[in-house]
Amino acid sequence: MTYDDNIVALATPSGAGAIAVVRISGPDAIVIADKVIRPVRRKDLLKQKTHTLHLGHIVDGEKVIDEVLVSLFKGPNSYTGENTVEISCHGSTYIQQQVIQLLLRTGCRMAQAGEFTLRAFLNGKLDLSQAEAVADLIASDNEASHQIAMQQMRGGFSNEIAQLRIELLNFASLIELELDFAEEDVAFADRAQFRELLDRIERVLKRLIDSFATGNVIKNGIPVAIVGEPNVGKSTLLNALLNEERAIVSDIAGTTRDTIEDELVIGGIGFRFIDTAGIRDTQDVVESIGIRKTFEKMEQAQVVVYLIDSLQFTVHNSTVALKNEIEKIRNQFPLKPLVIVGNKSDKLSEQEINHLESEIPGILLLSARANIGVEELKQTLLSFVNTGALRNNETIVTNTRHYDSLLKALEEIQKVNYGLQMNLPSDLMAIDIREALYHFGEITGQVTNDELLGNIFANFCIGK
Ligand SMILES: Nc1nc2c(c(=O)[nH]1)N(C=O)[C@@H](CNc1ccc(C(=O)N[C@@H](CCC(=O)O)C(=O)O)cc1)CN2
Ligand SMILES: Nc1nc2c(ncn2[C@@H]2O[C@H](COP(=O)(O)OP(=O)(O)OP(=O)(O)O)[C@@H](O)[C@H]2O)c(=O)[nH]1
Repeated sequence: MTYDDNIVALATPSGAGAIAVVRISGPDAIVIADKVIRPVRRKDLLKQKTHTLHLGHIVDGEKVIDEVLVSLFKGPNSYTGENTVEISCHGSTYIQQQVIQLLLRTGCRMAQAGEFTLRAFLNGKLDLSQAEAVADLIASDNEASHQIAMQQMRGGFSNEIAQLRIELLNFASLIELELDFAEEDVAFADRAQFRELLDRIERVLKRLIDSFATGNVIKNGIPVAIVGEPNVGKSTLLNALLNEERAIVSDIAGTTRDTIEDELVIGGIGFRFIDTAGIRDTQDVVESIGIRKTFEKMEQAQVVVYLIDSLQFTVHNSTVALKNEIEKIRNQFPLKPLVIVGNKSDKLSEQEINHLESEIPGILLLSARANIGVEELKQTLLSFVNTGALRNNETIVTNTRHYDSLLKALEEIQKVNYGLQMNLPSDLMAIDIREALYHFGEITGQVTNDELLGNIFANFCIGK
């Protein structure tokens, strides 16, 4: 598929900067650049080789807009697969506008979000999952998400899927060939070999599907709710975790009215902390809204940190109410990891520490204000995440679309496998194999439609 129009967009972020890069792609990219660029040395841009860099002036009629560097890429040897020119100008917003306006008047139109990468995909420069990885790569802000996006962009995931697809396709052809000889009852496809392949595909699909739990965590971070009565030190703990004065700390009970979210990276994994209003019963309308929100946040969270003020549970105080409260949360969210944290341990005697640790087994005592034991809490949080796949450099699925296709492919493969064991007629199996192939193709983009592409690329930035 080739386009006949030429697109232009700013490739660097909007706003002033040292240098701004304006990118043109399309059949006439170099011709258009030639009309507005006066090279300093080699006069004819059209005659220059691909992947060369030229100093010149960009001119609007007689007016010189800027001194620029121009990079030439000749299709199909470019990112998009088309002729591409990049103009690096001085990063003033005025110059950026003038250059883009000029190019729009000289035969370009404004690129849509993700259109350069869409063209790269349609020109076969990368497959769909690689194109999606480009967006993930740009969005990556920690080691884990970067590693996964990079691996996927370089084709790790696609290769795995493409390989299985080819092997399955070979069998599909053999099975379909049998259909042509239905009368004669011949079998071209070796059933034992086919069985082996289906089992192997099933194992790979299951591994990829399982990896999504990790992938999702890496991509979106783990939401952690910090809950507790007013004044136990939620805001102070959040600040200690984030090492910054983000939430408001005060002596007045119930000052954390709204939820504040902030992210922290521990061991390459993002944790999103949700500081919530307390869960104390109250008549105060504003606070009761806060309490409802707290339960909602616990619902959304993957891990709940239940924070108490240890000073309220020293030797002479009863822990019955506290144990009930913990029980209540455990019953409400039976599957959610719950960490009981006793704050203000800096004011506890050894005896009080022992008392609390025996009363509330597993309690983690720390002092948010004195920053004692906060690191231990971080490690506890990390222990809830399975990062094995990441360490072993295995393919990790992070994309919901891929996950859905993998689930559907697995379902079809299991049908085929069942059919094979039940000795079902080849024509029935052939249908299920085609379905499985279809879902493999969805991932890499052999199977696609305009709506799907629209959805994917609309989430890219303009200029990518
Ligand atoms: N200035 C600039 N930096 C950039 C990009 C870009 O387009 N421009 N990229 C993207 O946005 C990324 C780099 N990706 C690229 C991928 C392929 C080609 C390219 O020219 N490919 C040709 C030639 C390969 C070769 O020299 O052998 C090809 O595939 O045929 C360029 C950039 C990140 N940095
Ligand atoms: N001794 C001691 N005091 C602490 C510690 N952590 C917090 N505090 C104090 O406890 C009080 C309440 O702290 P906050 O962080 O505002 O408590 P909160 O739970 O967010 O309170 P609300 O906003 O009212 O829900 C403040 O005076 C803190 O200085 C600690 O580790 N040791």
